[in-house]
Amino acid sequence: MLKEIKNICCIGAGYVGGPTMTMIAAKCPHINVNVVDINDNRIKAWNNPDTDYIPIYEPGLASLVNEARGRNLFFSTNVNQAIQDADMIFISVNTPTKTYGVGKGMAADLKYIELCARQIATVATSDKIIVEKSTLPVRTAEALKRILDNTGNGVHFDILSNPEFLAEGTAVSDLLNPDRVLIGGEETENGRLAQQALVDVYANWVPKDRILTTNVWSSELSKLTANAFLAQRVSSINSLSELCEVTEADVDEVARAIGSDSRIGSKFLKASVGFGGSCFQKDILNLVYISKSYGLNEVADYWEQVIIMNDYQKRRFAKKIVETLFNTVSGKRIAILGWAFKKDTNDTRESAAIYVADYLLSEQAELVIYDPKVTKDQIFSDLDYLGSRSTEENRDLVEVSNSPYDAVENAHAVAILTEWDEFVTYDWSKIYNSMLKPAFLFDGRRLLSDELMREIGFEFYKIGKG
Ligand SMILES: NC(=O)c1ccc[n+]([C@@H]2O[C@H](COP(=O)([O-])OP(=O)(O)OC[C@H]3O[C@@H](n4cnc5c(N)ncnc54)[C@H](O)[C@@H]3O)[C@@H](O)[C@H]2O)c1
Ligand SMILES: O=c1ccn([C@@H]2O[C@H](COP(=O)(O)OP(=O)(O)O[C@H]3O[C@H](CO)[C@@H](O)[C@H](O)[C@H]3O)[C@@H](O)[C@H]2O)c(=O)[nH]1
Repeated sequence: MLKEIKNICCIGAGYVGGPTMTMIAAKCPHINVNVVDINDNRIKAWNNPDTDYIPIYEPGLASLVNEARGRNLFFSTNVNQAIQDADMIFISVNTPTKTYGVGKGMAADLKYIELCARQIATVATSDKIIVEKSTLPVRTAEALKRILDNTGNGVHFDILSNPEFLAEGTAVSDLLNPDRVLIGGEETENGRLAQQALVDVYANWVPKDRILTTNVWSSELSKLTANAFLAQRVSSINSLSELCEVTEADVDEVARAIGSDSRIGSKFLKASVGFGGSCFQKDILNLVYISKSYGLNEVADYWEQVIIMNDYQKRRFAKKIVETLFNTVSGKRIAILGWAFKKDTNDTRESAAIYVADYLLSEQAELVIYDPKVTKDQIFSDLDYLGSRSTEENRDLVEVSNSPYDAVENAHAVAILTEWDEFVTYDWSKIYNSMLKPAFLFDGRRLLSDELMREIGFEFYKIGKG
């Protein structure tokens, strides 16, 4: 019998769990939504009465949280209670690349997922629909099912795969108006009923023709494939950016010309200092690892090249700075504008800025960093995490500034690493005047006009233009 969902629990209050559950609560006032996490500080921040301080910066999110929180949206650390009360449980915990053991540096680390499954198996006393929201290797649902079905307490679990396609910085609009919602289910009577129950939740605001249903394995694999295709476009255009620089072509002009072909399309062709974020690299590595584990070495090599190109692009940009500054940046002050992996987010995971900064620090540069939304603690923690030098050395060589104008003062060079809109509006003549001369400006995001910057007096380099 089709079950009407009244209580949802989401395990994991991060960049996906937080915004996704807020949207479900906002659009389904008849459903109670409990978002739970083991991270007490994160939950405290979600419950902060002042929604300016919720843990995730995402345009439009604070007002949605204000609308639903305390009505039918709750954040708590009481995982067991939320599991017990729920008809449907979303698992939205992190699935980072493994940093140890077999598959180190490539396979997805599924320990958090397995812990959730074991906790659900222990605590649940009534039938549940379990929804994989985290991005997972194809066939993970099989492992989840084995853990859940071995409790011996007679509880029935249906497992669905419902990967999330939101991009950070546009999470609210992506959730409000998704291109598609994908729901994979088992091809059994129970599986179809569970799938329909989740379709009915999304149908509260998503048109039915945008809700796709597939089998579980197609759904799991589609998520990895979507990210691999998107990242491949960025690496493809970035590979061409270098060719543009040596041939006097302009990569934006090339992108526009090819993007006008409706078979190619115009999105995701912006050349940059390299893609970052918590998803692309991790998910492609995961795809590479799965392919290798099935013995499909050519398939694995094909996708790995997307990552190799991306690492090269970050290194190439940093090297360009050193070469242009007369082959040494030792003791030179370089201002970095932007630390987040893209604009409109405070997320810095795998941000290109971290790797460019690390390269410059290894060349003994002194860095001053400014980002409108990233905290000083986060910046130091990102640099410390790399382990390239001691925490003391990082603090000696790096300063974090609250003002872009202070950051650039007496700098030999400025490098733009995130495409924040506010960077375009700065008084670039004032910046030029406060820098050492010659004043070098490196635009890793193609934000600024070459003519204008050269007119002001900058020695200007922009990715993808000779
Ligand atoms: N960030 C994105 O834009 C995005 C988009 C689509 C899909 N995804 C996928 O969604 C998943 C979550 O990503 P995220 O960015 O939200 O991660 P995140 O690190 O921001 O959040 C995960 C949260 O899960 C919590 N957690 C871990 N184990 C737990 C447990 N056993 N019980 C309770 N809480 C636990 C952590 O404390 C953390 O707060 C990943 O699989 C990711 O690949 C992310
Ligand atoms: O033309 C482009 C587009 C993107 N990027 C960079 O690529 C990275 C990723 O950007 P984006 O995809 O917009 O952000 P994410 O939040 O990482 O979202 C991706 O990863 C999510 C997690 O799986 C998926 O849900 C989304 O659909 C997918 O777009 C960022 O560093 C961007 O600056 C470029 O350099 N050029």
